[in-house]
Amino acid sequence: MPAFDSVAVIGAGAWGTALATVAARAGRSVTLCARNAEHAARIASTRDNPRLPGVRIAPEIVVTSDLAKSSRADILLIATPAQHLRGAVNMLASHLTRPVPIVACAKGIEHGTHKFMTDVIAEAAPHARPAILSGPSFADDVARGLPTAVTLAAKDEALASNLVQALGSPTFRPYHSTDIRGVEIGGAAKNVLAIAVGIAVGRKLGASAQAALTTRGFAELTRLGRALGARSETITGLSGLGDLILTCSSPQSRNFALGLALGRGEQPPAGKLAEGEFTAPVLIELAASHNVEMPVSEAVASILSGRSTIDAAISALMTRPFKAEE
Ligand SMILES: NC(=O)C1=CN([C@@H]2O[C@H](COP(=O)(O)OP(=O)(O)OC[C@H]3O[C@@H](n4cnc5c(N)ncnc54)[C@H](OP(=O)(O)O)[C@@H]3O)[C@@H](O)[C@H]2O)C=CC1
Ligand SMILES: O=C(CO)COP(=O)(O)O
Repeated sequence: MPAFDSVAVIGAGAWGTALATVAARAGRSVTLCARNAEHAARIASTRDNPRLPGVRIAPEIVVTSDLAKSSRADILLIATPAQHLRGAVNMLASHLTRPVPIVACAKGIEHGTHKFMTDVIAEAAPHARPAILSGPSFADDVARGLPTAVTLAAKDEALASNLVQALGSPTFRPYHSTDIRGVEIGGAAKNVLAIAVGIAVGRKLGASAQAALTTRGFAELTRLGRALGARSETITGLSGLGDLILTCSSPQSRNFALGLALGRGEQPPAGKLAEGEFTAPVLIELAASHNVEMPVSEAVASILSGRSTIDAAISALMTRPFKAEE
């Protein structure tokens, strides 16, 4: 296995900036690559990224918009939104000359194709070695060096383990796995479920409803995971249950905050990426194609598309036929 000395993060948003900080703390030589040259120059000179305010970007992190130069790193982390991941990897692919690990750090499912992030990487950069990093980790917490644990999966266990060694530090603890699909399902689904729980909290339905919705959300995430071959320890692990708990319990989550605003009848926060909004329609299409029932996710998709009001969706969920708990 080659030494992983250098890391490039593609996508200089909140998560890309936090991950650049993580890699620098782990002792790697780090490049943060923004798609826009002006943004890169501004971040490089101010050492501050408006997408992650209040976090000082260490001087040793090189900030650039030079994709060719960034592509020479030993590990590439892709931290764009999920629907932009293919575009970013397409642009990278022409610069790649080695089977470099490309780690998807986005949480979502591609529209149209129903593909998860590592499948998109495998298609767009066939010689790369796809991996996925996911788990309960707010960019702000991670960048500030608060203790965080995530899952990092690759098909090859040795690769997953080496990536963990390269990125882990006393404040950022990745666990390695080979269950790529299990990790991807948890990260994608929890964002949709967090919108549901945010709506319930915004509607003041009470702490009991919050717990019930989170638990039934976990039940449908588990059903989808089983249908797609995820391992149960992944679903109950950091990237599944762990991230669901985080995102369904904190207004710091942009997905939860979107739901909160909808539940209160307020305007959603402007300019904040809530991946669940984009994942909801494709998640329910994917679930339907595998005959998996995901009523909470369906309710979110119906509310977001205007097909249902919040009150009608709540009533529909509560008046489903009684059934055994599974
Ligand atoms: N924020 C968080 O706490 C966490 C986020 N994630 C996941 O990370 C992903 C990104 O989220 P986050 O960083 O928060 O989002 P942000 O909105 O903060 O940033 C997204 C960034 O991606 C950039 N971008 C978009 N398209 C491309 C492209 N084709 N090439 C290069 N860069 C591109 C944008 O550039 P520009 O500025 O030019 O628009 C922007 O800087 C999401 O899937 C999210 O679920 C995962 C864990 C934690
Ligand atoms: O994925 C995250 C935490 O693990 C970030 O959650 P939000 O995108 O909802 O802010």
